[in-house]
Amino acid sequence: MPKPLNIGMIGYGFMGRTHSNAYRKVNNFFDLGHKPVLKACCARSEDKAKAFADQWGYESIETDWRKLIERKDIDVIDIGSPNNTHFEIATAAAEAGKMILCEKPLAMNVAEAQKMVETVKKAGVPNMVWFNYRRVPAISLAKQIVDEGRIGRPFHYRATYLQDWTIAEDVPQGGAALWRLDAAVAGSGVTGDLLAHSIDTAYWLNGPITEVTAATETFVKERVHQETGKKEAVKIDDACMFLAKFANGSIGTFESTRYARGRKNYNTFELDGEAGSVFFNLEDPQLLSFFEYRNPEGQKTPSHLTGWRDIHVTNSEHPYMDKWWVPGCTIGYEHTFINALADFIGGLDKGEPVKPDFEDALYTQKVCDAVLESAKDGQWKKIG
Ligand SMILES: NC(=O)C1=CN([C@@H]2O[C@H](COP(=O)(O)OP(=O)(O)OC[C@H]3O[C@@H](n4cnc5c(N)ncnc54)[C@H](OP(=O)(O)O)[C@@H]3O)[C@@H](O)[C@H]2O)C=CC1
Ligand SMILES: O=C1CO[C@H](CO)[C@@H](O)[C@@H]1O
Repeated sequence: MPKPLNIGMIGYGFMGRTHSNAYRKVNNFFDLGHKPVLKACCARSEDKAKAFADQWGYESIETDWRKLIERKDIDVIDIGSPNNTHFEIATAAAEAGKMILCEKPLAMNVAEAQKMVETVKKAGVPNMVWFNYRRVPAISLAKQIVDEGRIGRPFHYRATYLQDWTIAEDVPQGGAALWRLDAAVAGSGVTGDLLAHSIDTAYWLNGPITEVTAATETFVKERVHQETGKKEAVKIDDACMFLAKFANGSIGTFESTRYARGRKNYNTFELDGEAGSVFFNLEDPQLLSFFEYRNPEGQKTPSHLTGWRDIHVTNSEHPYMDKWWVPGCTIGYEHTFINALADFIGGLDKGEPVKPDFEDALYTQKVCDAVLESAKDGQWKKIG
């Protein structure tokens, strides 16, 4: 019989839904020693929190996250609220001895992220950051292919993360969902919102970045702010491109924008090495493209058989897939959160830490801050 794991979910928005869905389903598919119990959902709007709690089966609501943290019947604080709330909530939760699942980006800046890492370490509380794309089976398979030595010496890493939802000049800033355009709430634009994912994936697959040089652009300079009703300067980056040098000697390009007409959640990467290459596009999440030039035993693929192959990542031998449907049947976006939660609970069962944790997310924050610093003067910045 799994032990109860009492969840206090902060936020009923996009991530409130994906996480709640994961809590409800994870034990149906994974054999785990703990089972989430939806104890409380918390947000400032009482009506919306109540409606959300009724829809998803939370036992109670709170309208102040401090009260949620004080509660003795809560084991895990799940932070699914905007970026400017993560620091205060996470440090208070750690000091109260709660486990923490925090959304990305970990913090508004490195100073906050550093303090968050120190606080969870001192408190010794299990923690994880929802960089859910690591749990796309095709991306996990890319990691396996790298670890098996099928890429060989890496030369190039190429990441793009493109969307198009802020092109219209009359999209306001501030308020529900549009807080992403308000620097005071989001911290940064595409760098923290989208490239944080790309950096985390790159870190996992290709190791640490040592130096970056970047350019950013804000295409629409002023937008009406929903809270003041006035036009205010837009202080986030609408687009960001950076060059990176990796510790393993490879070089990388990263590009992100919310102005790529037609692109909705175009999150891609390619890693090119001496022995092979891999390519992934989140808009075709069940496919991993792999080119093999030489296998890890040193044998060259016969030239008449070389070519990019699209691996349909749905076999039970593929990462996570034995937990889902029969071979050939796909899974999608929501499952990445369920897979991530299963990893977290699996770690808890074994008493082992699970990645990516606050420390990994601090590293990503360091890259994001260095990128934004470099965009100011165009100079290369070392990752400290
Ligand atoms: N891993 C991933 O792929 C994704 C991660 N994210 C991250 O998740 C976080 C949330 O994003 P998203 O779900 O899209 O945001 P939404 O705007 O959809 O939802 C935010 C929620 O937070 C609540 N909230 C805001 N301020 C507070 C507060 N002070 N105390 C308690 N609740 C609060 C809001 O309710 P109310 O206003 O009533 O308080 C709302 O329910 C962000 O950090 C974002 O970067 C987002 C999308 C995907
Ligand atoms: O993965 C993601 C998809 O896009 C969202 C923005 O629209 C991001 O906030 C998020 O992290």
